[in-house]
Amino acid sequence: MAITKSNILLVGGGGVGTIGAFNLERGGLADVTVVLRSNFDKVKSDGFDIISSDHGVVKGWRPSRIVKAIPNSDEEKFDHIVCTTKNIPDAPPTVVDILSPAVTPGHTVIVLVQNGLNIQKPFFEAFPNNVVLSGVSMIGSIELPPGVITHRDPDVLQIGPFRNPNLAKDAQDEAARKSIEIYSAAGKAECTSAADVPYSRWRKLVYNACLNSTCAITGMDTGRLRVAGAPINALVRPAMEEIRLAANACGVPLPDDIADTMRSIMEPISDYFAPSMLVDVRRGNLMEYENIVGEPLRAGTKQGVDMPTLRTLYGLLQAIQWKLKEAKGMVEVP
Ligand SMILES: NC(=O)C1=CN([C@@H]2O[C@H](COP(=O)(O)OP(=O)(O)OC[C@H]3O[C@@H](n4cnc5c(N)ncnc54)[C@H](OP(=O)(O)O)[C@@H]3O)[C@@H](O)[C@H]2O)C=CC1
Ligand SMILES: CC(C)(CO)C(=O)C(=O)O
Repeated sequence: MAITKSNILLVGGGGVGTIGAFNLERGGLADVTVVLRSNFDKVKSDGFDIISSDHGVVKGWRPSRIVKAIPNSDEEKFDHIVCTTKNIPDAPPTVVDILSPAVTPGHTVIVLVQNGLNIQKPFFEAFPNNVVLSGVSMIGSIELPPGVITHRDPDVLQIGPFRNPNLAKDAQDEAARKSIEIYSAAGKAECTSAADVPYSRWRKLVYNACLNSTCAITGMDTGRLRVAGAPINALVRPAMEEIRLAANACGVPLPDDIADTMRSIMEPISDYFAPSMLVDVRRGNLMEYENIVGEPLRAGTKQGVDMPTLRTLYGLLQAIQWKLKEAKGMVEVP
């Protein structure tokens, strides 16, 4: 029987997106179009070089179709759009602005494989009748230099619906099930269902809000923070506890020992590891600090949780982001 493939648009061919595109194509259940930006010319001429803990060494891989600009839904109908760009709402165009032209209202399933909290909200406003799925990834994958992807940690991806009250629960669950099936087809990734998306997102923030920010601010990788000791005790641990309390106050109970659990999950696979926000600062790129730190801070504070460590980290990140914007000519000094 002929297989009906899903037509997928994947936007953002960096660390996470390139492994995602490779895995999707290998699974054989999807036709994938990849939208590239700064690495378009390099990949068009030489393909991607991939060194992957799941897929091995692959030289000169070219996705079957790459494009430079977001296609228009009038010309092509996409079943899924998988977004693996960084999500930086404080520097337009926003993710919803970027993806909108390719979304067919009421049809396209939007899959946000990005860190952070509340990233679905602008999509619910713009596309109230489209299913929006959450992808929480534990992959450790980086593009350096352009077109060269080093993927170290197993591709563990949890997919589940951001619950949209406008849509039938079954339709949202079915979209998630289908996405998991397509992503699992290559037999390489560990792609599972995240029935409780707020839980999976807050749980991951215990790591990202605290370690990504402390690494980005200090310029130190996770191993160096551990060897130094003080930054873990004075910043990371208290910040993790504040995230736990904020999650609890927002109706997402995390176990008392969640900080130890997350550190023990991450440490063996991420010894001297630069989390994505540190990678961005080192490259002079903007950081995703609003969704990773600002949103949980605002949500916890609104519920009356005292979050002094997170507030200080957030203030420092605001300053660093401003400096990064100045270097890009996005803000001016009077
Ligand atoms: N890296 C990791 O191991 C993990 C990352 N994550 C999350 O996954 C998401 C992706 O991260 P990561 O892969 O590291 O990010 P990268 O910076 O490696 O890749 C993002 C890619 O998106 C491209 N992009 C940005 N805007 C556009 C646009 N308008 N059109 C086309 N392409 C665009 C960038 O192009 P350009 O080079 O031009 O900027 C870049 O190639 C983030 O939310 C991150 O927090 C989650 C778990 C692990
Ligand atoms: C730590 C990691 C790689 C999760 O796997 C991540 O989410 C990040 O670097 O932002």
